[in-house]
Amino acid sequence: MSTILSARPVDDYASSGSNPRHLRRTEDDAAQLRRVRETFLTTGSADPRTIQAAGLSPSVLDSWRRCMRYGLDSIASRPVHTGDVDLDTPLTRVVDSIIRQREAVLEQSMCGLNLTDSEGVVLRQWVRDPALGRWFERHHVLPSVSVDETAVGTTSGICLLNERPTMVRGLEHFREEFASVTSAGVPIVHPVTHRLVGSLNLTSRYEDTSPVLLSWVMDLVRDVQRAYQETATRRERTLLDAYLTENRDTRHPLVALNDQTIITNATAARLLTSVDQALLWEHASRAIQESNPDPRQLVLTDGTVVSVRCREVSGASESAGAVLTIRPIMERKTREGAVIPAPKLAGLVGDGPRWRELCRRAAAAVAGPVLIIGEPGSGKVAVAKAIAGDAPVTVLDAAESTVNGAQAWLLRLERAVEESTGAIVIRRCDELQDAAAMSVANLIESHRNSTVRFLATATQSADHGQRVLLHAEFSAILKVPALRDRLEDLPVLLDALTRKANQRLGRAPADVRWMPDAVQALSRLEWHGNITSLETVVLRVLQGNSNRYINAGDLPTDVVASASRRKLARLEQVEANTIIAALREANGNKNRAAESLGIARSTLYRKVRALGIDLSTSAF
Ligand SMILES: Nc1ncnc2c1ncn2[C@@H]1O[C@H](COP(=O)(O)OP(=O)(O)OP(=O)(O)O)[C@@H](O)[C@H]1O
Repeated sequence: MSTILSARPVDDYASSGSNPRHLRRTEDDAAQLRRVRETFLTTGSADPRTIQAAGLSPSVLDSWRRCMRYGLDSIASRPVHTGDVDLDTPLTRVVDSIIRQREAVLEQSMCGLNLTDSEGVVLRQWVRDPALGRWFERHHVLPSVSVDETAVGTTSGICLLNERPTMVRGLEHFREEFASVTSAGVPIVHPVTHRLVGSLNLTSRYEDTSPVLLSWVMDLVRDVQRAYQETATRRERTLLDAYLTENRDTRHPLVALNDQTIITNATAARLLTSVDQALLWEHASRAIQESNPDPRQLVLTDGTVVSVRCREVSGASESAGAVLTIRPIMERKTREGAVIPAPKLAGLVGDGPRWRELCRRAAAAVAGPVLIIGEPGSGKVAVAKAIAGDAPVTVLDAAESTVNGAQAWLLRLERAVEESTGAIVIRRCDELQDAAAMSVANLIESHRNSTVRFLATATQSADHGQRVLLHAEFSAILKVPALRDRLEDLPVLLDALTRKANQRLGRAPADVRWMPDAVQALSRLEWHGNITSLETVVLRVLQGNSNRYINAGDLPTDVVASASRRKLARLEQVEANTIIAALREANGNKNRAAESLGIARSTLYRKVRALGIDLSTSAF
């Protein structure tokens, strides 16, 4: 078998009728390719005739173009380590078992084999030739390191983008330092889900270039897919059996799932969205890891609170997934079974579990001073005013004490207290210096039995824990949830803020509707400024148009651009920008964008999903 992977002189193939351009190049051809390459790298294009004469394939040329767009350096190399990578996955296990049967071939060849995941991160490497091993090390082709096109430029790894077996020879690699090798890559597609799960790439010395390299990897991938199918089928059957055993009472939601498959009964299907499925799998993986069978409370995307019990399903040699029994947590009921209506905070909207919990706790804080904490703009003063009810409210901002002097500010506070017949709200009381804080604490204490009620707010930043606040004894401390933790309230908040903004703009309270794609895009933001920021966005949108229906395309472009939940790494950002630019150029047409990038349409969708680009917006 080893002969299959050893070198054969290029002329052997030429004389047997095969096209020498697909193999190692002659000196003249190599010189021609070098000229085309240099022109391309300096000008960004080259004469199509010379490209054709140099035998450059369209997929390599497309990849060079993308590398130029990423701003990659064709000389220097820069490793992209990827932190935590799971090197023990169903894919690595299947490939391990297949390679074990072929070890002898690899041992006697001068080739090295790399398995990557679908994002181009190396998961496994098999290399017996010490010289090639050193070469891999020098060029950072190592497990846990990304060999994605954005990191190392054109290599056979582009098979993950064009989803076809691909051979890249010598100078066709974008990086000059890869000119001494040929790489042959084949994508691995999951036989059940048809999702791209990774790629196998064989690297040989350029002198050993042969078409057999590619066909050997194709054979290998075929075997991997076959074995994958057997394992996958076995896992899925075990999961299905476990589901059927548990699904006796169809009234209750039941889910059986693993990383690839989800089986639900009709009740669960009605309850869950695709985001919930991801949430449940995350929960199940953690519960399995911690061997914790106790039910846990989870909040679904529509705000429903559920209790989830997780049971692992074990297959013959590996975990097949988990069965989750879901019980929605009911509203509180009276003994007679009537639902006790949840208390509300007058004038404020919200219906999610976190908001309801705040309302319940606020309703219980009937007397005494109350401290309200939360992130900036989350609605602390609004909650304080709602707690004060109909009583007249005076708001004093403690942050002003640092501008105009604590003494003057304290005098204003004392005067306000004297004149008040209702509530005093001390905004941002954590801004007070120690001495002023002590005076305020004393003032609050001395009015404990008076008719004036003190409410104070303090800012809790997203990154820092709660600071030690006032010295006063508060009878209740309430926490206002951050907007990102109560996204289920986004639609009602948008409606309430739209009514308010229309009033501010002097417009009739028009029946403006926020369409689902706009709400979805907005729900992807981190909202560090919380409801205050949302209020600003609403105002900007309404000022910008008078449509009755607000779509994602009506949102400000800076809002759309940052509508990604996950912070992207620098290279991912470059990749995302390239894709967004291509989508813009193609007026949002995904086929044309994929074509201009030279990648498969399914790859565009995969990248868009992985990078969190929102295709639902018409902002392209
Ligand atoms: N649940 C809600 N329903 C409707 N509007 C709300 C709600 N919560 C807050 N708002 C509005 O959001 C805006 C910001 O609220 P507020 O000023 O109370 O935030 P804050 O947390 O006190 O801000 P800061 O941290 O700047 O002191 C206000 O216009 C308020 O009316």
